[in-house]
Amino acid sequence: MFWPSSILLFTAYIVSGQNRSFTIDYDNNTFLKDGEPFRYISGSIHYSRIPPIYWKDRLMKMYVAGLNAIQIYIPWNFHEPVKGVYNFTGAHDVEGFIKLAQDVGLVVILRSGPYICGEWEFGGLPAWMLKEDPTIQVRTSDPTYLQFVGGWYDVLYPKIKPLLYVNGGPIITVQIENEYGSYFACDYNYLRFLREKAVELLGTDVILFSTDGSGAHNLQCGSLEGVYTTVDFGPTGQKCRKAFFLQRQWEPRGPLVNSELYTGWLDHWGKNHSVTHIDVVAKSLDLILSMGANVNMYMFEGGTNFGYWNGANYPPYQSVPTSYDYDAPLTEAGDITDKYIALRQIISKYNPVPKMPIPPSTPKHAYGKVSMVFDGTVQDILTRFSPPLPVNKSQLPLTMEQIGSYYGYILYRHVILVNLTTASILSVPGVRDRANVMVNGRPLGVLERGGETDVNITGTKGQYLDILVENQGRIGFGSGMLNNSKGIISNVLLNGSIVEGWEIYPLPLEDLLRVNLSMATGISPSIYVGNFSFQGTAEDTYLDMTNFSKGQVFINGFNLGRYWPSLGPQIRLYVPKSALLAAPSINYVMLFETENVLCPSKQICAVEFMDTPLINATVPAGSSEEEGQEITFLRR
Ligand SMILES: CCCC/N=C1\SC[C@@H]2[C@H](O)[C@H](O)[C@@H](O)CN12
Repeated sequence: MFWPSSILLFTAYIVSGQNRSFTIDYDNNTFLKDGEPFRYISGSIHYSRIPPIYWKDRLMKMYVAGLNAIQIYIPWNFHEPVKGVYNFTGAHDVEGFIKLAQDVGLVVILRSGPYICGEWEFGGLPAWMLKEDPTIQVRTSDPTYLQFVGGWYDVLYPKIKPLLYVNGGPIITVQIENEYGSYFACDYNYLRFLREKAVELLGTDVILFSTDGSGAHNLQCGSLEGVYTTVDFGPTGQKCRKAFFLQRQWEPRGPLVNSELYTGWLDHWGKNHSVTHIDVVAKSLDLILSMGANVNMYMFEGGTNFGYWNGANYPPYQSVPTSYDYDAPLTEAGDITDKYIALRQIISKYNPVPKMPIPPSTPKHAYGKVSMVFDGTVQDILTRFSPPLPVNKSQLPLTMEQIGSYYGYILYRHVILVNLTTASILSVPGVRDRANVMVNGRPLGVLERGGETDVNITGTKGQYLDILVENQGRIGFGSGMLNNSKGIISNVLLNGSIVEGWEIYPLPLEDLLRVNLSMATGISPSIYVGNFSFQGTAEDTYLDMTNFSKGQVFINGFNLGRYWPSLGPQIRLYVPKSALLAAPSINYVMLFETENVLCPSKQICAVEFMDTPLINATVPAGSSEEEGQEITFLRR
């Protein structure tokens, strides 16, 4: 029986005057919940990666697995994608998600950043900071950065405070930063700012903690007085004793905590899908629980990087796919796995698991093939946006941030000044991250950061040189976070001379009106459209992109994510039923294909909705080669 959060919160509020507390008992090395020993068995789930219609489904499955806690991130950029414009509704309703967790019977471990890593775009940091100050030193006591962080917490923490356990909510602990000891800056003044902001706005009745990899240097730079030190480590068997021994160097007394026991691992485009054997995870969980330690399994439910929200790692630059399945106990679609069953069995040795039946996996439906009709090239669509695209004119290329377009794609146009009768070398060393080069819509080559950044071009005076650039995801880990601008970040050269005179177009594809240029010609990066309808209620499905190469897919205006089946390992995209419309509505599919259509007819090519996932295709041999030295020029 799940009590609505309003009743629970009210009840808890009434009770709150009677010792509702969550504290640390240093004498007995345990947490105390309302004065009673409490050991959490937690799982990570990211609300920003789960369709809201499935939040309760996933939380219930985690509860039935025997978890008594969940661990969540709050991605700052998910809530403030544009400076001063906040979103806490729908998929962004973090308060609603936290209350739902309480309804289900779970307490919440909150990791409120400002940096969260998590293979999320820019580790959760908003890209608009790079517009405000391109030299900003993120994750340090840089005054500009701290001003932005302080402003964010002035908005966020007043929403969080009523949800603290002491105030009747489920939030038992709050994390400061994220694996800060792995960052080069080691700036204690920054950590002190975050601690004091949390105390100022949340009060002193909540446990603040830090998480760091289990290395002495990590803990040295990631730990702070007044913030409880925890460690994270993978399913490393007996090595967990070493990790906890290290934690004891910083916390001689108090609960042992592994804040991230990896149940699987992240993927990168061009690398084979990561898997972690069930037995390896189960044995490690068993050992940790046998030691009386607290544990959070990262991830318990991975989910999806919808839209452009995936992050990247560096060096070399490697972006993360749309699927964040993580080989977790619950699949990207929330399905029960053998790993789920095995871990539930381990947990049951230490905590009674709920006697209720395990909720079933959701039904999947194969809606079949949908013909996608060529509907216009990227050149055709420039006039088809609502509101109309702003044209940014500049002598030298501007970055995405400089024109206030932070995610997805951007088009740089230069009118060729002289006839290029012989092949001329176009160099774009500052491409961030991948570019399609065209002259008058004719594709001439693809450029990649850390890879090929030169291309031979020909053309005549007056023709358009177009460079379509994709932001494949801002780096979310390590020093690569410091120069995370996107678009073209340095000068473009033609036969060694700087190219001047650019028109720069953002491409907010979700604002694209129906193009209806099906009689258009051309094969450059293009729009393909298709539609289908179905009887009955919508069900989850998987969109197979085999016949296309690389791009972005939108269903009924919902930005489903990136596809790149020509590279892999992900071939099919998870489509939650909430993206679909049952008859009599018609479902519209739109693709922005930047490479090649693999169908015999370039005009008509099908995608297929199937009932099984495919995220572990073998990547093309050699496609995961290390990239060359990355060149980052400063602008002229
Ligand atoms: C050796 C690289 C350590 C970087 N830390 C990682 S990679 C996967 C996970 C998630 O990003 C998680 O958000 C990090 O806290 C820890 N971690």
